[in-house]
Amino acid sequence: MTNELTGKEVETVRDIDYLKLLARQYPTISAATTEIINLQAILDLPKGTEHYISDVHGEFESFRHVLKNASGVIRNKINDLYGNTLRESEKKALATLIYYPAEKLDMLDINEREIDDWYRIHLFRLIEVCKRVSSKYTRSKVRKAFPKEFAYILDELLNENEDRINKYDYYNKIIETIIDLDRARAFIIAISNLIQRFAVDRLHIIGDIYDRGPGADIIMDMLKEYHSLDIQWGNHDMIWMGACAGSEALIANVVRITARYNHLELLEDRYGINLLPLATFAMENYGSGELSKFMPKGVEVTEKNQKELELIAKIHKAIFLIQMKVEAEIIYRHPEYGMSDRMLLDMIDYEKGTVKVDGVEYELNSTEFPTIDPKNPFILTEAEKDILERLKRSFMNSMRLNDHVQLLFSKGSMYKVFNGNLLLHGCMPMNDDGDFNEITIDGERYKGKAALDELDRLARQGYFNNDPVLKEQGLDAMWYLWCGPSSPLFGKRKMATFERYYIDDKAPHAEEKNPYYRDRERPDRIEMILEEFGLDKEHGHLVNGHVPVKVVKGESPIKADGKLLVIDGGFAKAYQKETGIAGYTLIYNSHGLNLVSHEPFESTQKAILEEKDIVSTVMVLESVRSRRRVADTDTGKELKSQVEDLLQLVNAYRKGYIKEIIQTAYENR
Ligand SMILES: O=P(O)(O)OC[C@H]1O[C@](O)(COP(=O)(O)O)[C@@H](O)[C@@H]1O
Ligand SMILES: [Mn+2]
Repeated sequence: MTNELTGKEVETVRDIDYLKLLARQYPTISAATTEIINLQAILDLPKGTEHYISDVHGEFESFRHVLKNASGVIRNKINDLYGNTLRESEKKALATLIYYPAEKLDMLDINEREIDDWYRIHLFRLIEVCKRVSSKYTRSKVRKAFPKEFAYILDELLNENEDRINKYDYYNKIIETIIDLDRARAFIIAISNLIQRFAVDRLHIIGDIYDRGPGADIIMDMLKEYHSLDIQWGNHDMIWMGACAGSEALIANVVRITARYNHLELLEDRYGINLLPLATFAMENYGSGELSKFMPKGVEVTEKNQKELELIAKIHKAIFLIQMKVEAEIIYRHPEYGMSDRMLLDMIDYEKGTVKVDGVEYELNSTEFPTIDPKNPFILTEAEKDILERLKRSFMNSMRLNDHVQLLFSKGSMYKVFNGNLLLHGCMPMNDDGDFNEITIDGERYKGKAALDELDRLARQGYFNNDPVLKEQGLDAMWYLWCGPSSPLFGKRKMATFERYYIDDKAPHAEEKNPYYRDRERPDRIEMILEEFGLDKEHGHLVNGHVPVKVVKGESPIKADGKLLVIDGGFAKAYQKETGIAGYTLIYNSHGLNLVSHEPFESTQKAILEEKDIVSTVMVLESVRSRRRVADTDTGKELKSQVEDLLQLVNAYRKGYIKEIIQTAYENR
């Protein structure tokens, strides 16, 4: 008891050692009270804007555009500011200047005499927009975001003192000087970037950055530079994380999908993965057979590219059969995964040319299996073993890939609870009667939140642990997350990859979805999930990606009375036919929650030239009468508890439990 504050008036009993530590940071009553006042001021500010994006699938140009226009946030600010005082075309041009300042300035077609005028008008406008978007933040936070070279003048321009005499002249003078010194271009670029940065306070990526599109690595580079973000892993991110950690099965999947979408240059040139041994092997073994099912998607075969596309198809086929073998090893090691029906190489009648899937016999569309011994179909040939070994080395040693995967681990997780909402890529696996699925992981049974937490831990173990047994446990769990029937990132009974390549009959191609997808229209089910994560079922939301919302077929992204929002509208070009749009995003600001739908993005060049915004409609899901404040957020909760601590500290000073620490001039020397 001697260590505790026990005075009658002290409401909460706190550990005095903790207060003494705090006293080092706030050594006097005055320092502590100043901080309390600062924190109270922050609590009163409007809540920062959250931006939710999902299933970007390597489409780096559309992603970059959506990041830049903040799903319409910047355009709205321009509208708020200039309502009827600017023409539509001027507002559009100003928005595009903010998104693509360098490119837009390069295209300026103005004569020498008028350019200074143009700069003046636009510098004024940009400063106004910047003031508007930064008004939600404390001065200190705003200052920290300034680029060094313009920090001083930005501070002057954005926080210009209302009482200054000749304020107008002072302000003008700064702008004139920027123009005279030939710094207008650099300043416009800097302030435009600043506006973009202030438009969004927090970015949430709900998974599937990787696969299908051309530039997941470029997206990762952008994310590395982003000021505040979290990532919920998608099944397509997990395969790259597992491949980098050394999972042979996931390496095979990554190479297969990258070949399928004709982006092998991503592996070879950008991640430095050597595909030569695999290409040589593929040419030797799959020289003459049927390749049509393995030709890359989305490219037309011409006389010029035919040879190259055929080589990619051979690589695609060779790695797929390697995948079937190494996946069988995992399934065999883990009977608890319940996936033995996926060991299909064993179910093939190699003479008859048929395969048994779920008890039904189907005809194969090709019987060419040059690398498979029908008696031992799962045994890798020596050449295949060698290829895997070399690929593994390449994947594990790729610096650029490790860099990106480390970001996925540090900013990412299986799910995220943020400001009262639950963010999760795929689903909460359930059984038919609506309870959470129980899964067995390494002998232990888990369900609900505990299952997700354990899978999260295991994925990290797969990458960070070098003990062979623990590493294998982790890597196998990562593979399960990719395609296991109770994986929250996958959520389907099976992944019918073999069936889609080798069986023409469409019946076995169907991938039956987890009961979650049937029940997710029911508010009570979503409420049960929110409660499982300690969230308020009345006000919380669940946000999913993963399954494209088929808007053309009348599907809505808003489910369970608005408690569930599905924002995979399909950035992936390959899926836009089905969805009819190019993706949904969410904006959660101090006024409420908005769902934004996007038109297909054609190209950056078009966005700049035609000043296209691609935000098509904004649906207001919820709007609040009184603005949400920082006090209502998770950060607010933390700040309030800091205020509590500081009040205790002030009390302890005032009651004489702790001495103020005042350094003498001598000590300060
Ligand atoms: O479109 P592709 O390349 O044929 O891939 C289809 C496969 O992708 C999946 O849909 C998984 O990817 P998603 O997470 O993007 O849905 C599998 O269920 C399916 O087998
Ligand atoms: Mn997915």
